[in-house]
Amino acid sequence: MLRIAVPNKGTLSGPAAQMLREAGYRQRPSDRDLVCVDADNDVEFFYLRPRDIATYVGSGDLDLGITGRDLLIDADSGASEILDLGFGGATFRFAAVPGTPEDPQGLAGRRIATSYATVVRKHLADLGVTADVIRLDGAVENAIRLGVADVIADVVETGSTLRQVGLVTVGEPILRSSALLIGRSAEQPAITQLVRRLQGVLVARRYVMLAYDVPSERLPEAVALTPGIESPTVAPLHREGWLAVQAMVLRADVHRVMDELYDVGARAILVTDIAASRL
Ligand SMILES: Nc1ncnc2c1ncn2[C@@H]1O[C@H](COP(=O)(O)OP(=O)(O)OP(=O)(O)O)[C@@H](O)[C@H]1O
Ligand SMILES: O=P(O)(O)OC[C@H]1O[C@H](OP(=O)(O)OP(=O)(O)O)[C@H](O)[C@@H]1O
Ligand SMILES: [Mg+2]
Repeated sequence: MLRIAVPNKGTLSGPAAQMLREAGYRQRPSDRDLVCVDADNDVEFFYLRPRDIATYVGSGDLDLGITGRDLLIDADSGASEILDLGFGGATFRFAAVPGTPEDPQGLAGRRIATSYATVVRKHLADLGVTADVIRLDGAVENAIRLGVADVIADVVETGSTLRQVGLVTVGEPILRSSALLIGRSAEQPAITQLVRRLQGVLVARRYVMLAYDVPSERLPEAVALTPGIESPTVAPLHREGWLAVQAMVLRADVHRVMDELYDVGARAILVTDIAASRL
């Protein structure tokens, strides 16, 4: 039975469970449950703090886990990225009071507060900068006002927490994080199947199915707008001189593509969601 770690709380928890449900797995009925067995799929889910997930997976006590790239790097546990799950996007960056130098060398000798001490130490080592890293559990934005640190390094998504406390980002992001499926190897057939299911959800989220009718002589222009993934399906309509076309289109592009199809003479242009997929 595959044993998989899923965040029990925090930003990644809801979207991770939702994605697993869409991939056909049973998830815990109550968010207080710590374990959920999916006997039909031969998988057992363990709900853990996202910060601990890479540790369990790195040690081999669990086969796979869902956690953030920043937390994976911070754990330095030997687990590695198998698949980017496309949610939980955030940057990890330095912040300080306005006017702090943007140049990384300006960090030398400073006190830097963070909950991600390993990420920050590795980054400073890469920059060749020596600074004092102070590890705090959370709410690190307060550390500057309270005189504990000169700079912080933390997760920034919308930036509203920084604005609230009057801090600004310093320099380029240290890293860009998102939720990942992590493991030690992706070789096992059971893992390959789970990865394929999750990839199926990613495709179903990114694409829609577009269907339309088009006069036969305009087919080349229409197909150029909707090349699909392999190639579009083209079928004759009962009405002479018209064809029906079906193709997958990026959700983000679909309204522009529909406008352009209309301009080349396509009609009855219909969009449907894809619930699941295997490409
Ligand atoms: N806006 C955000 N705030 C915090 N973490 C975020 C955000 N967006 C994405 N993440 C990611 O979520 C993970 C942090 O998980 P964590 O358990 O700390 O969640 P949390 O929302 O901060 O919950 P809590 O602080 O209550 O523990 C990191 O991988 C981080 O990059
Ligand atoms: O850029 P924003 O959209 O404001 O999001 C980033 C903030 O959210 C997280 O805090 P969280 O609520 O998780 O508290 P924590 O610092 O205790 O983890 C993170 O640590 C930042 O403080
Ligand atoms: Mg947090």
